[in-house]
Amino acid sequence: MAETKTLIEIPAFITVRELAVVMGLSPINIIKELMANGIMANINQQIDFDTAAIVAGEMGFDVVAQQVAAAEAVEEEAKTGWRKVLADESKGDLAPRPPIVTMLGHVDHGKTSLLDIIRQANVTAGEAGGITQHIGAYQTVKDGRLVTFLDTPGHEAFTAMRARGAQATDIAILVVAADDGVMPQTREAVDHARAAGVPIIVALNKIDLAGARPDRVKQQLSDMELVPDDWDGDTMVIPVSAREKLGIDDLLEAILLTAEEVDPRANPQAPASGTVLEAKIERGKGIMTTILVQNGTLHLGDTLLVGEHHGRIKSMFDYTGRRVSEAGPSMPVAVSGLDGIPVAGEQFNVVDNEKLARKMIEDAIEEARVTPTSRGKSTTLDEFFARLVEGEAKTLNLIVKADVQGSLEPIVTSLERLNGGEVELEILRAATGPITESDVMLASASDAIILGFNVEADPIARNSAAVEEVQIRTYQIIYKLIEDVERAMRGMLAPTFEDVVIGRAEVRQVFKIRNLGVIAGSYMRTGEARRNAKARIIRNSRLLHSGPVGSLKHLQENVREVKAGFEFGVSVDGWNEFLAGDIIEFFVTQRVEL
Ligand SMILES: Nc1nc2c(ncn2[C@@H]2O[C@H](COP(=O)(O)OP(=O)(O)OP(=O)(O)O)[C@@H](O)[C@H]2O)c(=O)[nH]1
Repeated sequence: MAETKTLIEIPAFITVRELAVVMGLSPINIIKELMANGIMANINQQIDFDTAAIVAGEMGFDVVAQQVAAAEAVEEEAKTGWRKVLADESKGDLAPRPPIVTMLGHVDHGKTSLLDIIRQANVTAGEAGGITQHIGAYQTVKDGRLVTFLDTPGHEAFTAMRARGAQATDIAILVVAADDGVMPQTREAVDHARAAGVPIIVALNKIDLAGARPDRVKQQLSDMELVPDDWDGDTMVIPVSAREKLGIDDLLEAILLTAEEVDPRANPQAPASGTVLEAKIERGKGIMTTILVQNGTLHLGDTLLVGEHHGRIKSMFDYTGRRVSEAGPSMPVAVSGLDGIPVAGEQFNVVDNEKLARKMIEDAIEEARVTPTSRGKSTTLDEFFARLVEGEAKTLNLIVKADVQGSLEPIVTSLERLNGGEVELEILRAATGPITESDVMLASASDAIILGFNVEADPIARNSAAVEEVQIRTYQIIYKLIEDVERAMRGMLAPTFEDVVIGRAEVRQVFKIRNLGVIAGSYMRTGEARRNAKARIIRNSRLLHSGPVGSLKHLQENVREVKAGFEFGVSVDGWNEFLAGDIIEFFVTQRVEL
């Protein structure tokens, strides 16, 4: 492949999809290139800088590392889950944006009532006659600052979106009814918010009720390590009543305070990208899709690409139903123009034109055909192991379900004892009862493995586990469970590598070339030579040198591989003493399966 010199900047980690965007190429080409280098990666998988640089280098790009400042910004944003969207942005372009808030909590504790009260209280009368549309999200103003609320409450929606790759929440409001206290779904909601790395504010609702017992709830919260700030902890617990409209301002203030810490940012100048919140067919309007812009600014007439759907935006409305012509970061809008109904949680991007959109869809379909597992990004113990070896994973996320508390506790204690090494074990949820769909969605969204002890998955969970490609392992013996995890972790810590010879060549002629050093004009006898391989120089059965391949050329052009039967030129780092008749053995280092 001829070298052209397009310079690109790559951050420390980048997904295949993002790399494709940076390089202006189809992801499928990058996946193929990765495969040629022995790396199996799907479109959503992250690869590190070195891997990306090798692949991009071989595809004719000059690569530089993104500046540290930008990397830090990305690192910082990663905490709030925005890395995916912001990987390509440099810090200077990032401007503050409104925080995006989701309500979580147990059924009937008042999520919808609170969302309604906040929505009504802050719609400017006069704007579209104060009529609000339910488009899946709305915005409200507090002290001159905008806050975006996602209108589909509940951790099921929250995590289903995460499982689709969307991280559309900066702050979670955990709604707990002051009379009922912490209930099973309250705990689940906390697990989900924590797994997403989203800060939690507690709305202690229904304080108007005679049966309200705020102190008891605070105790329960403390037991879950959500210690209220008035008890010297870090969790803001705001007493509210949706019915009596009490404490709503305090809640909004708490959101603004938390937003200051989170400091959500985006680049308003970029082409828009974000998440689909909902989509439906509306009479007279056709397919209306509510999207949340997470980065960039969306304009009327932009071409949207969402999964396998695309289209130019014909009309755009804000949550009050008013027509708008553009939408910046954190703004939810309903748009028409897509040629199909996308799924909530899917990511959208703006692309240059419809032709390109169609091409990208075709490529994505082809990619799905080539690597059928690409949709699922979940983990099996074996895959986790492989990712860890690649340096991509350092934490093994687990969800543990057991039949009774008496077995759950020793399992959790033993698992926690495994911690302390390089690999961290994170138990996202430990609970009794069968494995449910909620467990599967949490696992899917968090790349976790589900371990069941004396419990099975219910049929719905089993079905979604198959769809989401989540691994469920069930056990009847505790030590077997612990042993499996331990073995995986130990393997992770001490991977064994082996050199595998991929080809042999014979040196025929030696050239000294200015600027390039010494090139061995060679003939590939068996196997193949690869640009990213290492080489051993052997003379009379004696090993003289071993080092990485410096350059690989066929007919003056840089190539990434040479097959048996061809002549080619090669340089080897650190070696200038080739002689005709030397044998060059090409090898790669591979992990040995245990
Ligand atoms: N007394 C009192 N009742 C409330 C308050 N907030 C909500 N409720 C009542 O609690 C019930 C449940 O409220 P919702 O807002 O539907 O609760 P939710 O959490 O959204 O429930 P799901 O959508 O079913 O998960 C309703 O009957 C509300 O009227 C409150 O502050 N005080």
